[in-house]
Amino acid sequence: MLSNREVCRPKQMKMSQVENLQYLRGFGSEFSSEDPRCPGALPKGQNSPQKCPYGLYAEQLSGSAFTAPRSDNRRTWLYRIRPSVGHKLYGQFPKGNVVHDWTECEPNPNQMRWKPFDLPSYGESVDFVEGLNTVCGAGDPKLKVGLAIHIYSCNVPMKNRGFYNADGDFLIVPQVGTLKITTEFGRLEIQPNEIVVIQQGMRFNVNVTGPSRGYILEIFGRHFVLPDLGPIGANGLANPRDFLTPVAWYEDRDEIYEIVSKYQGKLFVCEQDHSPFDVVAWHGNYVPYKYNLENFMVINSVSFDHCDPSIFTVLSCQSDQKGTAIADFVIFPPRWSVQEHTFRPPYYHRNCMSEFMGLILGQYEAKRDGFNPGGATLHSIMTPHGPDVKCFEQASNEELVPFRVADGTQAFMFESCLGLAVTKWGAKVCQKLDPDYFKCWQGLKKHFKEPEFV
Ligand SMILES: O=C(O)Cc1cc(O)ccc1O
Ligand SMILES: [Fe+2]
Repeated sequence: MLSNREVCRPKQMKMSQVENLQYLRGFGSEFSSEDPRCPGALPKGQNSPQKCPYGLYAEQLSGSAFTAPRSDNRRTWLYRIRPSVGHKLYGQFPKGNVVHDWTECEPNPNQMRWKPFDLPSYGESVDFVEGLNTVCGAGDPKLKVGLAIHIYSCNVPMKNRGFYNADGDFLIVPQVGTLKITTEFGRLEIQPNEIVVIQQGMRFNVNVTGPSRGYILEIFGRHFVLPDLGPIGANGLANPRDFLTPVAWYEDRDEIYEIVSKYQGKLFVCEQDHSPFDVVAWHGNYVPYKYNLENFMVINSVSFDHCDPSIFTVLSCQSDQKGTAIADFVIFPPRWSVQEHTFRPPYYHRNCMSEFMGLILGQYEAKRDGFNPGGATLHSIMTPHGPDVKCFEQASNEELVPFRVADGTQAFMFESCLGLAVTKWGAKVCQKLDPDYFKCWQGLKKHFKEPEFV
């Protein structure tokens, strides 16, 4: 565990954008934080005093069963101006394209590639919640097994609106635009090439200053962990100290707020007469966090052959089957490529897992054409895929000198042991599915030569 007192400002942030936001460092740590305007707001030595300091209410947010083993137990105590329960009735939220009906379309095993998803059009005002669109998924939030992949596309702040997901955790991968996120735990700012995880039940508000787009991996009923490192040793890949959690920050605003909830795959909304971001102090190990992908310590082959992409796993949500993920978040970061006598790009592949890929920046090494930032691909279970013709011919003939691969680029993969079903939005409504994708493999030549004397 890391010190929960260490406060930092990440190196890549520009001062003009950050309003001096501070963060706590560590992954899975026990943190505590008080808004400096109210020193001593955290009760001393107990969670539920008869009267809390400053007349605050105590509220526990549980991210695991009370009885989960200590290593998996997640909860935070929030000390807030009013408890969350003071809201009106929920009704349906009529906007957005969030679904969890995986039977909307017939199964389709074809390789799929989406052109960059649309940003809101000129003159349209769409906030983060209204701009959520489900592309594919599997499982059921009621059973707490499964996942959904969404694209968000928005251009205005959420104003007096807070959102929480009762179904699971959101791993948000911005691709265009900075997200200024206010949560019950404090404020975070996330730029493209950073990710943020906001876990089940945590209320948040997203402020954007222009057209913004990104990908969301939602996992139902479980949480992300750092992958085990095995023989890599105690350090490497995503290091715990690079995960950043906000410090407590509150607003005391008696105004009408809408609370939007994703519950059993649908959006609901209710009103309350005050801001939900009224937590003055908190302590616990169930928190939102962000991570800069630049900090990933890349490990790979320095001799020969192509490592499986699991070597680039940032975060994993494990299933009950040993070593098998409901969802892995894997990146393809800039690195040196040095393998000798090796076909260096990704190999041709058929997988018992589903592979959904997105592109944050630049180009993907196995396909330089047609897979563009803000777009996506899906290679379903056992559907063949791999380098396109151009990539194969080039990599089979190039001189194998050390070179930087993927400089200025960042592709990623959501890999899942579940079979993913594409929604109507993903297949039709978004109008981005590229019917020509399969053609990138059509020109793969026969190079086979039989020996002349057999
Ligand atoms: O492009 C893909 O399909 C992802 C991928 C990358 C890689 O380096 C090896 C296997 C693999 O599936
Ligand atoms: Fe693959």
